[in-house]
Amino acid sequence: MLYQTPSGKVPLPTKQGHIFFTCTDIECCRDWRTTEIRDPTAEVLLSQYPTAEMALNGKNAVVTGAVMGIGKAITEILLQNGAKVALLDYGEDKVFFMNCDVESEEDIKAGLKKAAETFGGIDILCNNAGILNEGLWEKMVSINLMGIIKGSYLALEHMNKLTGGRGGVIVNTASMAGIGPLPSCPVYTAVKHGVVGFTRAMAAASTLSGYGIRFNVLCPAFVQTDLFSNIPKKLGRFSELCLETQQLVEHFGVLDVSEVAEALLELVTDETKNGQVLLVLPTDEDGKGGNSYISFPTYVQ
Ligand SMILES: NC(=O)C1=CN([C@@H]2O[C@H](COP(=O)(O)OP(=O)(O)OC[C@H]3O[C@@H](n4cnc5c(N)ncnc54)[C@H](O)[C@@H]3O)[C@@H](O)[C@H]2O)C=CC1
Ligand SMILES: CCCCCC(=O)CC\C=C/C=C/C=C/[C@@H](O)[C@@H](O)CCCC(=O)O
Repeated sequence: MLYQTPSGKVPLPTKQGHIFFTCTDIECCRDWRTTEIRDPTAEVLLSQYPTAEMALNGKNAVVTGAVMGIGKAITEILLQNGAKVALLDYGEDKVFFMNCDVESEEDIKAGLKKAAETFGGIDILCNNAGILNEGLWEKMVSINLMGIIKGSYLALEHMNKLTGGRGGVIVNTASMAGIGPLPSCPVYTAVKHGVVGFTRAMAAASTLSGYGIRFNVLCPAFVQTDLFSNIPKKLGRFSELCLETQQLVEHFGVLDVSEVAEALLELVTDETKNGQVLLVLPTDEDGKGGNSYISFPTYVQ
């Protein structure tokens, strides 16, 4: 199957008989299982990329933290590229499809089971749910790191080729703070470094053992979402570093969620990518920044 993304690797679908599931408003996903939508956005995509199958046709995905922010954009791009998506999230008025707190193994297990039963298997998992709150740092460790570990381990039960699964890809959302320190957020930095390390180790374990699952990690810089609001309140004892944080924001700029979703699509669709750490940065007027794969030192030949 051929595909490309908007920045050079985008689906090249045949026009005939092709249905795009789009979700510009999360509410439109409510009936995604029964509703086939052909909308103007999809037609624009079609006219831009007119000649092949959709990259994710026949693929089943699960996204945590899917209701808003980056998770919502990830959900949209997976739907737009032909996948079916189970949205796992929590919180009053924000629950769609499956109520799931990623701190709870039971919730994740039930969400994955329902997704696997409904779709007939799972091919893609996006462990994306996360919070920023240095004042509630234990909760941040529990959601942002332990939630990703729990989600990955429980998904293995459905996806691991060694135990009857058909393989697939798991993409974890870390952060640029998983590559370098964000001084106002030491615990957030620690857990995001943990997500990067965990993902790389799982990629190696999968290769060595033959799970047939690729593991990759997204590391966006600042992104315009609810998490990236009311920052002083979220810094806890480090609130005095608010100005320095603002300077970093001005230095790097702020991404739109769609830019992060496009990067996610690359990690999902490019089957050569395993154990990859993709830094997503805004591109400035001089063309500096943009996406880049991070190299780490290797000590074992
Ligand atoms: N916004 C930013 O600047 C950046 C965010 N990130 C990461 O991206 C991920 C998504 O963040 P945003 O979209 O910005 O945040 P957001 O606050 O807009 O959305 C987070 C979503 O996760 C859900 N969630 C939170 N805790 C949960 C739990 N225990 N169980 C299930 N769902 C839960 C929320 O209900 C919400 O729908 C997080 O892991 C975050 O650390 C990474 C880099 C930059
Ligand atoms: C405070 C808002 C956090 C928003 C959530 C994020 O995940 C955003 C992370 C974005 C950027 C992280 C940048 C980290 C940069 C450092 O590695 C380094 O480049 C800055 C060093 C600071 C210094 O020495 O001046």
